[in-house]
Amino acid sequence: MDFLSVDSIHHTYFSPKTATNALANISLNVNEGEFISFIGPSGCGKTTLLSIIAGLIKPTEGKVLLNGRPVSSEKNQMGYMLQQDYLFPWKTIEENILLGLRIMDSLTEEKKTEAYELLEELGLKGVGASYPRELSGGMRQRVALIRTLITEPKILLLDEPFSALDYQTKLKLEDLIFTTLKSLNKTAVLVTHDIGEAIAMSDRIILFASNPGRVHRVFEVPPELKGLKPFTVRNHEAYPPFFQNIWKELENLESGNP
Ligand SMILES: Nc1ncnc2c1ncn2[C@@H]1O[C@H](COP(=O)(O)OP(=O)(O)OP(=O)(O)O)[C@@H](O)[C@H]1O
Repeated sequence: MDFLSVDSIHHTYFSPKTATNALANISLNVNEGEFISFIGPSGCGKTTLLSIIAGLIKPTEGKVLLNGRPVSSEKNQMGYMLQQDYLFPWKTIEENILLGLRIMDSLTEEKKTEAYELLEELGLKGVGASYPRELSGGMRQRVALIRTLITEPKILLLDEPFSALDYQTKLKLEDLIFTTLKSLNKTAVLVTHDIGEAIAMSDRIILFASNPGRVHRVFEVPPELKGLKPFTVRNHEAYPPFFQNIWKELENLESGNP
């Protein structure tokens, strides 16, 4: 049985005057521990599909199954990480990380210890009592990742989590997040506009076309690049030709060529 199964999804946004056909006939399967990325032109439905996978939007047609059962936004199956960290400025880093567990009434001493272990692993030792304003953007995104991981989601949904960061911080964070997710064997879906980032982090890349949003092509990342750290991938000889392949396909799409 597939771990995550997206089955014949169609989605239309209706407003009093218009109907936007955002997604048409999307089907894909994701294995446990796999990392996949969604890329494609602006407006091709990447975020809509991520929200449907999260169980936040009910699709007009089709279904999303996790281990054969419909996904639910309430059962804490999915962890979301977004472009902005959305940390509460009036709460300390520790309080921000543990808030979700507190709300779910599942905060334990073990979880608190785990939070501090994760802070240390991600290079944030000693910031538990600090406030978000005292941390850099890259540090806050690491806190956001810990806040997501601490609730033990089955799948991580990453919606352009690095796009607000400077280039150097983004490269460092890619490495750190990749290593952390792989060590936990987490399944992840990343939405990005950065082809390099998609190649560096994924096992598989789904290229979407727009109007309506649909799967245009699926690229399997070359085996020699898989499992390498993102920074190493970007410097590997197999990287440029693979990048070119995807780039050309994306350009064709945007210029309207088949
Ligand atoms: N809440 C909404 N109501 C109506 N239309 C929407 C809504 N959200 C998205 N859309 C439309 O659905 C289509 C897909 O949007 P979506 O944000 O999913 O695309 P995207 O690929 O994530 O875009 P981008 O790369 O620019 O972030 C677009 O035409 C968009 O205008």
